[in-house]
Amino acid sequence: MSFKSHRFETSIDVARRQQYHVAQLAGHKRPLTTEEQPLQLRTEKRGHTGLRLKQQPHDELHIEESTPLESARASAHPNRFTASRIHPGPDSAVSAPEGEQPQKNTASTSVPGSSQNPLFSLANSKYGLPATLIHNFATLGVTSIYAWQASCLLARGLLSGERHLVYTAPTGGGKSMVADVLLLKRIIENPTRKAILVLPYVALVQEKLKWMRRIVEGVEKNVPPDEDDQEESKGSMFMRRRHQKLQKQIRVTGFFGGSRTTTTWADTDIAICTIEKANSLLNTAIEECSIGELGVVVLDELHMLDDEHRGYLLELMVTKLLLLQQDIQIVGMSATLSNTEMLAQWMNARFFISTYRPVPIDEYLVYENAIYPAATSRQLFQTASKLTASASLQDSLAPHRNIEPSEYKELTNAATNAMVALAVETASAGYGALVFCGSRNACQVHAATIAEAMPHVEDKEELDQRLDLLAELTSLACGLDPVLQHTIIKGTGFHHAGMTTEERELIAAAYDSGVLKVLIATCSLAAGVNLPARRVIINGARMGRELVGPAMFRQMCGRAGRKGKDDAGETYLICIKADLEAVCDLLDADMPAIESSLVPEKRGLKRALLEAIATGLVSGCEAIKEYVQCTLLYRTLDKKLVYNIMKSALQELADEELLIFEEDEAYKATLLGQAVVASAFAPEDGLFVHEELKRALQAFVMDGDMQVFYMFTPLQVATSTNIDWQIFRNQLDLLDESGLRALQFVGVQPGFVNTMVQSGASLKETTPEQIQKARIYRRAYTAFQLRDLSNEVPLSTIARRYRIPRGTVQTLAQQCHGFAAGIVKFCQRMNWGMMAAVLDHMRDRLEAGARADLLEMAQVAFVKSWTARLLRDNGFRNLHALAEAEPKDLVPVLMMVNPRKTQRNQLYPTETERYAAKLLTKAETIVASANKIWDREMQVQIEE
Ligand SMILES: Nc1ncnc2c1ncn2[C@@H]1O[C@H](COP(=O)(O)OP(=O)(O)OP(=O)(O)O)[C@@H](O)[C@H]1O
Repeated sequence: MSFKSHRFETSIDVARRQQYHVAQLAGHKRPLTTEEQPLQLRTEKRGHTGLRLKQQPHDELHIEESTPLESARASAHPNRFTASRIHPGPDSAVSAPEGEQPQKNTASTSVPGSSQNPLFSLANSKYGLPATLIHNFATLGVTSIYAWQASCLLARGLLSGERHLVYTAPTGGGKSMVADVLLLKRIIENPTRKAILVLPYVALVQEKLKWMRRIVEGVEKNVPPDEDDQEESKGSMFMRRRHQKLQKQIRVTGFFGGSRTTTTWADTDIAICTIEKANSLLNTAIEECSIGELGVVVLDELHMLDDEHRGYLLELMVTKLLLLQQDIQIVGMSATLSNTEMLAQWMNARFFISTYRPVPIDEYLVYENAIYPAATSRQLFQTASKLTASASLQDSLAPHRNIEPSEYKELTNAATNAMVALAVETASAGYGALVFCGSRNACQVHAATIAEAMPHVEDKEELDQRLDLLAELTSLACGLDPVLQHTIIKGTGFHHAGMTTEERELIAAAYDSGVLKVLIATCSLAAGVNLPARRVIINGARMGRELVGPAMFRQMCGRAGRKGKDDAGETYLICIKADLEAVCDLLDADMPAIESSLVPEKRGLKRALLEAIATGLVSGCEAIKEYVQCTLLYRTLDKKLVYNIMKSALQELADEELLIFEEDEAYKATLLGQAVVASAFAPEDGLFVHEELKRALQAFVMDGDMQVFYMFTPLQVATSTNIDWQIFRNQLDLLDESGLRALQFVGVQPGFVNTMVQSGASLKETTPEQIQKARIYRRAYTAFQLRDLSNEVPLSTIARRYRIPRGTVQTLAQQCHGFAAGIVKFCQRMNWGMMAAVLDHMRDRLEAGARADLLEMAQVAFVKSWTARLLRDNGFRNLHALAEAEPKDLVPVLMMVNPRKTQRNQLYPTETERYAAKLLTKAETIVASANKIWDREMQVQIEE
């Protein structure tokens, strides 16, 4: 890793001397506000965004109308302290590592245009792209392509789809663009073929979905003209044309956990999926023999191959594709690959390595209130370790800049002082800063600290936007976080996995649009969300207690300076004394080589074999061997060893009765094996679920719901649940007889829970029996939360009740649907029809997120769980009441569904009218739909 470039003036300094006029985007210039420009509060008329947030007893927040600036006055109390100043160091004294001269970052921000080289134009006939697509790329800022993108695309066999591709380029280097072109070209030119684009996180899938839909707008697939056209009458010609137009459209669908899409593989051209969904799609396509429709698979973030939990799924996908030897192009990319060539050999792909950075990045190390170019870190460490007690480091190695030590006790810690000073400096210059820290708690604490020193905002519009954000956060089901309540108004937010998806989305969008200037996040943001910053500040480079690895570190740094959003970037790694050596190693570290996840420790090969056999991909011993030869494991380990691993995995699967060995030297999946694969469970999870369901079949506690909640509690969520035994005991005490019976039936012993409370011990998980027992208790404990969710207990109440982050409750809420669907599918495949029917009914209830009496109402058009609840609370208690209702009587209730919108519209009479008319039409549809369902139900009753 080289850190050749270091300037002696930061881009923020440069910015201070310049004036830009660009849109307000994260990383873009925003109006300059400094400490010297105090917020001038003026009295304003009541505005629509004026909401005063008032803390009520029991953590409930009350919203009162007030003027925005009044609210700001209330929230934007004077800062408790000011950020320390940062002074330039004696530049000339900054020495570079031996053999290297300090130099300006020479990576050019200007893209060589197509006038310089016609191959840099996407319109060049070599790319064969339709004009609409080229136009769409241009509207999104891509008018010409980078030299590396052109060379990569033009490598033989890629544009024609004959060769696979594996490539790497730095974060923000324009990788996606290459894959997008290859994917789109294949879909456009082969109108019957489909594409799968795989991304590791739901947020990335959603973002890509938006991007892809914009890129394909108006772009048509090359569907050949229908010859019968001429012979058709005019009327049917119109229909046919319409049909053809529809056929030419490129349909993009997102497939991810928690998505409510009803779209199937058949009605999509480009499926943008999480890893799990992509693997299921592929399995179904293989099983249903529709794999021939697949034309291209793009694997973004290919380094996920060695992810501990999900890497094997990626490997499995590639392995299946390689074995199939169909005409399916595989494109894999990542910013953090070191063994690209080996991966390319495995995939029989072309490979490409680019180091091009479209936006220059300056990297610094911050140590004891001084800032050094990252390139001098080793020298810094050597000097610091030789230092005598009386000598000062800064006398021996002059820093690039100095941060004044702070007189405030909150900032006596040099790392905190540096973080605040750097973040405030960025915001004051009108840019966005991303601060990474090691834990969720640290995010909140640091956000509060930085907010105390943030520059006051003078711009009324900006203040209004922050108040709007506060109001939106307040209107969420989980309520407004007390820390955010104080930090948002100061343009500071935080983002971590303990928050709900809605909170994170609002905060991320506010940062992206410049409403928030500083965002403090855990490392998960670096990988999961595409948020750029002018300045990235890494406070400690730790994830929990562990120092982050080089891949994660690069991901964090990669957020600095993104093309299209920024023209420069800076990273500051703040380091404490104890970490200096490790941090130097981190700065110098190479990316780790990607390894197979099918190694025995990760048990991936077992699943790989079961899936391949159950989906009918392979069965005979030779074919199985051939399949194994397509794995990365086979590429990286001794061949003999791999065959031994294969044999023992097959034996285990046979012992567990997931496979049977048939006389003709072939393996076949048992009914159980097929059920496990169809429900997308890992073999171990499938076996566990099977045991539990088998017992439930013998005696199902039907006079209550607790057993079903237990069954629907996702194993993955339960595994990471920490039990608070006192809470467990309280919940057991509150259960009715049926609930207690259900839990005792699955193996929960109240006596054991009591012992755990009294002893204060934690669960032992060494022997298989202990692991099994822990699994049951964790699952039962999580089942209480699922029950509460299903009974409409607010998310924040559940979080408080079980002392867990609200984000964790939401993860449970999101994952239970997929898991429940898996359980139902499992029962169906096992031919346990009755059990499947009972569970399926309860699944509907989970889906509705409401109690059984609301389910009926939720079938009505426009009536989702929240609306159903509001309708019920306002007198429309059931389907019949809705069917009988006067539409105009529903309008006030519908207004309550979105109070903010209603409130806003009230300011403008014409808007109010239009909105009311819209809601009346909606109400009419609701009543008509309720009538239809009611009639149908009556008909069924009469027939019965
Ligand atoms: N040739 C180009 N000209 C102008 N902008 C480009 C070009 N190629 C890509 N970009 C823009 O640069 C930004 C980053 O590109 P992209 O997302 O493709 O990078 P990446 O390498 O995939 O990043 P990451 O590693 O974060 O996934 C995007 O806004 C994209 O539109």
